[in-house]
Amino acid sequence: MAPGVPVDSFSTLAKVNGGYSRKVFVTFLAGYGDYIKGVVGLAKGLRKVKSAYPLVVAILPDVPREHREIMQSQGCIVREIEPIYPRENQVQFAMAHFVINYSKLRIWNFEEYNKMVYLDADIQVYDNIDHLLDTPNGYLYAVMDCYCEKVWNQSLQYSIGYCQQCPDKTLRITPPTPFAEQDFLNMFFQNVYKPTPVIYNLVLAMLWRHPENVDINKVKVAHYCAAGSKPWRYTGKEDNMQREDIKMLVAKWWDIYNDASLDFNAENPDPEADQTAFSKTSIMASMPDQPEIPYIPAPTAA
Ligand SMILES: O=c1ccn([C@@H]2O[C@H](COP(=O)(O)OP(=O)(O)O)[C@@H](O)[C@H]2O)c(=O)[nH]1
Ligand SMILES: OC[C@H]1O[C@H](O[C@@H]2[C@@H](O)[C@H](O)[C@@H](O)[C@H](O)[C@@H]2O)[C@H](O)[C@@H](O)[C@H]1O
Ligand SMILES: [Mn+2]
Repeated sequence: MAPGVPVDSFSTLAKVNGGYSRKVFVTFLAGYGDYIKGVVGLAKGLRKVKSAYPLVVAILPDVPREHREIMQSQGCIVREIEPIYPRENQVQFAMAHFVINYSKLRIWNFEEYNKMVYLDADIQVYDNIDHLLDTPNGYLYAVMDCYCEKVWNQSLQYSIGYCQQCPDKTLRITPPTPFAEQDFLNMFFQNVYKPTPVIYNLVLAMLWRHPENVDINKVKVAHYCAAGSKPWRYTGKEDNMQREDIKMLVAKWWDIYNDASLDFNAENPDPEADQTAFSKTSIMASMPDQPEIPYIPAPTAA
């Protein structure tokens, strides 16, 4: 997504499994709370599915040193970014913490990478998604959202029952919603946006809001953003926590987080991962046609 990379910038490129990667996964971390667990879980999840590409963590200055060290010891590339603050009093966000999400836009400054897949820290990967880094250039790919949960109730879309998952209901205009940088991205990239299937970012409320659109066995990326689904906040007592699907997915997340065999080991990198990295860079570079990523035609309102 970043513009062309000068050839002499190779010294700053991510070193991965003995090669250099200009393709990376990126996540975001702010503060000193439990989201560090999310980043560690994600780093381990990417290792479990044998991803060939590194995980870069864009961090705000308030992330403490111990957390930076934990991420580095898990093989992450830690990059501090400058916060972006929206202008005061512009909009009331659906959740107060959304305000920090504007800082994610700094990842467009990571010009040493020529393609990035952004994943929230509350995301887990259950299948290899490296092919998302082989999509044709010039587009912004993202999964369409679901607007049905209570957190959307201040938006005009919610008031008329519009959701991106219901293609039969259409909008003539898309007013800004209280979803911070997501609104900005929707507007800024509207002409180059290509929606990808929900298996690449299953917001968990989809399980009860649009079950007909979800085949849980095909899901590659689960996004623990529904109320009651954050694994590190799970008490079993709040909304949705007694749902069997949420219990199962939270348990699956902890299995990965607690699996010591998935810890990064700099002295002993996984030989299989090594091979994948090399074959990927050499084979992909010489392929005339990019493998096709299934994507769905853009809706009238993205
Ligand atoms: O205290 C916080 C809150 C949020 N985040 C980051 O901001 C993202 C968006 O927040 P969250 O995932 O909680 O929002 P949701 O997807 O649940 O709306 C998280 O995934 C993290 O990457 C963070 O690092 N620390
Ligand atoms: O700042 C805006 C935020 O927007 C998104 O939030 C989710 C979440 O709020 C759910 O509760 C909703 O139901 C869902 O639709 C919505 O997409 C991103 O996951 C988050 O990282 C951040 O960008
Ligand atoms: Mn999230």
